[in-house]
Amino acid sequence: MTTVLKLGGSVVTEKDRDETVDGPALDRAADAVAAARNGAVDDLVIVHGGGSFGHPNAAEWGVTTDDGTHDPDGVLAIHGAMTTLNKFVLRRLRDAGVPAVPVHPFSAAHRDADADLTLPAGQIETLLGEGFVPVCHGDVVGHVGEGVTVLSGDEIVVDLATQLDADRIGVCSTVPGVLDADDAVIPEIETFDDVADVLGGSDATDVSGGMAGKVRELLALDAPASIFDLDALADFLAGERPGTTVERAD
Ligand SMILES: Nc1ncnc2c1ncn2[C@@H]1O[C@H](COP(=O)(O)OP(=O)(O)OP(=O)(O)O)[C@@H](O)[C@H]1O
Ligand SMILES: C=C(C)CCOP(=O)(O)O
Repeated sequence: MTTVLKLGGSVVTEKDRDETVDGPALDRAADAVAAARNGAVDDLVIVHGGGSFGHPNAAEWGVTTDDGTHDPDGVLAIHGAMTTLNKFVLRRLRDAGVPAVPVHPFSAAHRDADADLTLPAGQIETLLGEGFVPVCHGDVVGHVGEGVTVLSGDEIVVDLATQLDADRIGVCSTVPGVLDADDAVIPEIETFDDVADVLGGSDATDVSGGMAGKVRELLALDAPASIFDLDALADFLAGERPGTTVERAD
């Protein structure tokens, strides 16, 4: 059984303080992953977002998922921030005993002139088969006609989950699910229009669309995906569907 789990940048970092890891939250996430690897979860791919890493750099250089830069210093600033965060995430996972290894999308992925993404998954499949937990992250990628643009962790989740035919897809964020106008968790989302009125961006600098972008991405999946918070991560990894289930109505 293959699980693709996104650890939101807003969970593992302090989103309102530039380049600051949320150590206790990252430790909790790493411990939950380690416990699950000793139990129900075998093949696991982790993708993490940026939070206070990457997004501020991308905003500074005017780079989004659509608008790119040709300036190598901009590329290095954004990619560098994301690989720095990746090292922190890996360290905590390794400290918790998880066989985590890094995978950097910038080195392998690209977008064509229509912005369609090619993200090779052979490396990840091989690493999974060899017992590792690949840890991928939001990044910048070469983009025909744009230079480089941002590749969000949510896009990576959708692309990899499809290619790996993942059985379980989870997005761990700072909210217990997608919230309605009264801040109650919406248990199921089948179309974007159902929730367009309540979906906003992010509370912090976020170049990839916040919750609205997340739901839009997840609705592209054939399989159901769960959006939940850190309190529910262990439940998700144990096989439950906490928070909001996003599953497109066909
Ligand atoms: N209806 C909604 N329900 C829940 N959260 C919402 C809603 N509308 C907007 N949001 C915002 O979306 C945020 C989650 O999206 P965000 O992109 O920040 O998450 P993330 O994936 O954890 O972080 P990152 O993008 O840095 O990886 C919440 O913290 C909240 O501020
Ligand atoms: C800002 C960059 C480079 C990555 C964004 O990934 P996300 O936090 O998953 O949207």
